[in-house]
Amino acid sequence: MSASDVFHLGLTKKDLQGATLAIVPGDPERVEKIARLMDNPVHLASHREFTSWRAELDGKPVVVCSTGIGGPSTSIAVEELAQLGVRTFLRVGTTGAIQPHIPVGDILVTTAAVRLDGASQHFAPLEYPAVADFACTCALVDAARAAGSEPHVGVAASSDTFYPGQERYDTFSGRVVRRFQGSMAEWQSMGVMNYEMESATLLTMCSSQGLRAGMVAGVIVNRTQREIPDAATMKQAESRVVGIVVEAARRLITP
Ligand SMILES: O=P(O)(O)O[C@H]1O[C@H](CO)[C@@H](O)[C@H]1O
Ligand SMILES: O=c1cc[nH]c(=O)[nH]1
Repeated sequence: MSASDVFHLGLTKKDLQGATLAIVPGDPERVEKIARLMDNPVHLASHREFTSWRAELDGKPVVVCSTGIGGPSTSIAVEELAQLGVRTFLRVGTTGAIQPHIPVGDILVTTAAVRLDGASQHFAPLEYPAVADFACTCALVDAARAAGSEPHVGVAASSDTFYPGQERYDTFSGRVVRRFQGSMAEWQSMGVMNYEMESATLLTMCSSQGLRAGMVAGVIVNRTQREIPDAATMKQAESRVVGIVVEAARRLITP
């Protein structure tokens, strides 16, 4: 294994070639697809859930690094990328909509997250909001519009768990602890758009430490209609949202 400047990612400062913006999907398999939408894509490292590529936009370096699922691994990826000089993070994910009017395939831009995670509390107390950076949010909205998708812009519920925290009863136990019983209806009544699993940690740790972060997601399932997404629709939603995050990155690094 080659020498690394950080504990987990297997990356050096030199690998990043001065990149200050990172695109951070959850899924390691999404990393190469994103890097290949840019110029000169290069694989840098793959360790555990963290796969990293570097590429260029308008001649400027951008790093793409997966976070894995959930807050704890996201906090590691973001911390180590920040140690290597990254200051702007764009998360691109898949998500489950909870509002009946949001169809599968639509694009969501997250302005803030309900903090149903644990990791964000290691960075700031619960009173502190998990809020996205305004410039990142504007770039994501503009990029979605430029791609012909009018995004839904608003609040996500960001949960440590995929099953109980997102009030799923289709588990082997069929049980959800009292804390989360009825929680989906409550979030719906407050206009929360969707469930995902990393934005609470990402937005809290970035906002509270002087880093910029934004979040865009493709809807792969609508929880008011069904629980299991269709594979073809999932692929379509993913390919649409990765194009949008790359265009947003271009807008953020080119003055
Ligand atoms: O598609 P990604 O980026 O992994 O995002 C979503 O998908 C995973 C759950 O299936 C969670 O990580 C959730 O946030
Ligand atoms: O319902 C969903 C779909 C994707 N990711 C989530 O976290 N929840």
